[in-house]
Parts: sequence; structure tokens; C-alpha cells
Amino acid sequence: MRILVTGANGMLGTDLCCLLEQSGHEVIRSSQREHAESDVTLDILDFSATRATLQQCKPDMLIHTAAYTHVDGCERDPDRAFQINALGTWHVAAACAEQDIPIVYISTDFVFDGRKTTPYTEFDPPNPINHYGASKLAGEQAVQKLCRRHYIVRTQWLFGVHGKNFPGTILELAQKRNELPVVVDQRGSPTSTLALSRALIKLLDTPLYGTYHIACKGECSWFEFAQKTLELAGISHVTLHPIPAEQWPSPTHRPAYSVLRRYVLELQGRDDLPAWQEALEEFIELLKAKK
Ligand SMILES: NC(=O)C1=CN([C@@H]2O[C@H](COP(=O)(O)OP(=O)(O)OC[C@H]3O[C@@H](n4cnc5c(N)ncnc54)[C@H](O)[C@@H]3O)[C@@H](O)[C@H]2O)C=CC1
Repeated sequence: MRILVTGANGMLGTDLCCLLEQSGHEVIRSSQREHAESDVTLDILDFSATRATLQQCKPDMLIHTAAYTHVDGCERDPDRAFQINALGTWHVAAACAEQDIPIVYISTDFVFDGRKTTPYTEFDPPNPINHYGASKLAGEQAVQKLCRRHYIVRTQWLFGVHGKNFPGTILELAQKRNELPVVVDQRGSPTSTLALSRALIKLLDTPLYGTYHIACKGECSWFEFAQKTLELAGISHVTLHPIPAEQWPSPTHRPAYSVLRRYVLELQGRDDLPAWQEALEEFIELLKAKK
């Protein structure tokens, strides 16, 4: 298939494009600004440009990973969050609908309020508690309304070697400090961009359009995530201190429990995501190889 990927130079986009190519797809990398590795420059806030790009590139499918992902930034500037995540997605969805291109929209666990104590399924009602989550949910709604052939894929706690992420930050801080406070009362499923990309590629093989949760198996707190990161990297000089989220300086209220259950994949008998610890091990090996 000929697949156009928005946000191709982002953390997920970079790995996704590579794996799509490795599995035989033709990839059109689209980035907001000119970039050495991108094929197309496209700001999704410009509807005419979005429409013209799709007309020129004629992809068989579009994977929309571009977003304003800075959660605290979204909280401070909700208009920007809604402009990029809601209106930008609306533009991409409308252009796809007009040209009958199936779309994959990457969404988030932050569409949920985190009040449950068991994993969220695709059939649980969303109820975002911050502007990032609300703007991503508005993006989901645009895709649902405009595109008959859509996959909405909610994922969470992403990490990959091509972007800023939690285990990467822990390893950086461990080079400078001996003690680190880490939030202990928020739980999720850490998910690698590689594991997610592999699962996405398998999803595209079927026309079973709809909403999916894709995250690695298992769950943990940020504190346990940090512990495992240090352990796998062989770092023992750092003492981690568990703290409640309310002591972490952030303007954003985050869901306390947002573990995603891959319920639809389970029901379809094709839930084969790796455990988060396994995905983290692969990430740390890749980081070591990069040095
Ligand atoms: N990072 C995480 O932990 C999670 C991310 N997600 C979702 O996964 C997707 C990918 O996330 P990441 O790779 O972490 O994001 P990222 O921040 O690394 O990449 C986002 C990309 O979007 C592009 N972009 C922003 N505004 C744009 C515009 N106006 N026009 C065109 N491109 C624009 C940026 O240039 C960047 O390349 C996003 O949709 C995000 O909401 C979902 C759950 C968790």
C-alpha cells in the first residue's frame, strides 16, 4: 500500500515509517516543516494545503500521528491544543473523506477520567479531565463523523528512541543526580513505539474499521516504570523516592488510572502485544547501540 504518514518526524512517526517500509509498504513522510527525511511539507492547520497534498500524493491510506503532544502546554494554551488536535485532525479527516482515503488516527488514554480501577475498554465512555485529552477526543469525533473507513487507535505512555519520553528522561537524569522523586499514584501501560507500530501494521491488513486500544501488556506506576528502567540499564547509584502526583509541579490534572485493555483485539483473537518490560528492554538495547 501507498501510505501517507503525518508527523513522520515525530517519536512514533519515525519508527512507524521505518517499519511500514520494512514490511513492504510505500511510505510518504509528511512533516510540518522541511525536514531532511520527509517527502512532503504540510501544516495540517491549512485545509487547502492538506487537501492539495492528498490530491497530489494519492495515498491508499493515511496514518495521522501529528499532534500537539505537550500535555502541560495544552493545559496552558487550550486554543493551540484544539487548533492542532481537533481542527487539524478535522482538516485531515475531511480531506480523507472527500477523496475516500481510509484514515488511522492515533489517540490517547487521556480521553478517560481515570476513575475506574480496572482497565478501560473501547466500550467505556470517554470523559477527559484535561485540555489535551479533550482536544484529542474532539479529533476522534471529527474522524468518526467524517470518515466511514477509519481506525481510531488509543495508546499510552509511549517511548521510543526518536523522541523525548519518560524512560529516556530518567536515564538522562541518572547521569546527573543520585536521587529522583517519581510519581507513584498514577498507573498505566508503558508502550514502545516499535510495539505499537508492529501492531498497527497488522491492523491495516483487515477492513475491520473502528476504535481499538493498543498498549503493551501489564501495568505499573511511573515509580515502577522508573525502577525497571534503571534496573535494565544496570544503574544502581540512584535512589528513587515515591511521591504523590499532587507534589509534582504541573498545571495538568492527569487520570490516576488509565490502563487500556486491548479488549477488541482480545475478542478478535489477535491480541499479541508484548509485555511492557520486554518492550522497555528492547528500547534500552537500542539506546546502547546508538551510543
Ligand atoms: N507520547 C505519548 O506518550 C502518547 C502519544 N499519543 C499520540 O500519539 C501520536 C504520536 O505521538 P508522539 O510521536 O509522541 O508525538 P511527537 O510530539 O513526537 O510528534 C508529533 C508530530 O506532530 C507534528 N505536528 C504538530 N503540529 C503540526 C501541524 N500543525 N502540522 C503538521 N504536523 C504537526 C510535529 O511536528 C511532530 O512531528 C500523537 O497523536 C499523540 O497524541 C497517544 C498516547 C500517548
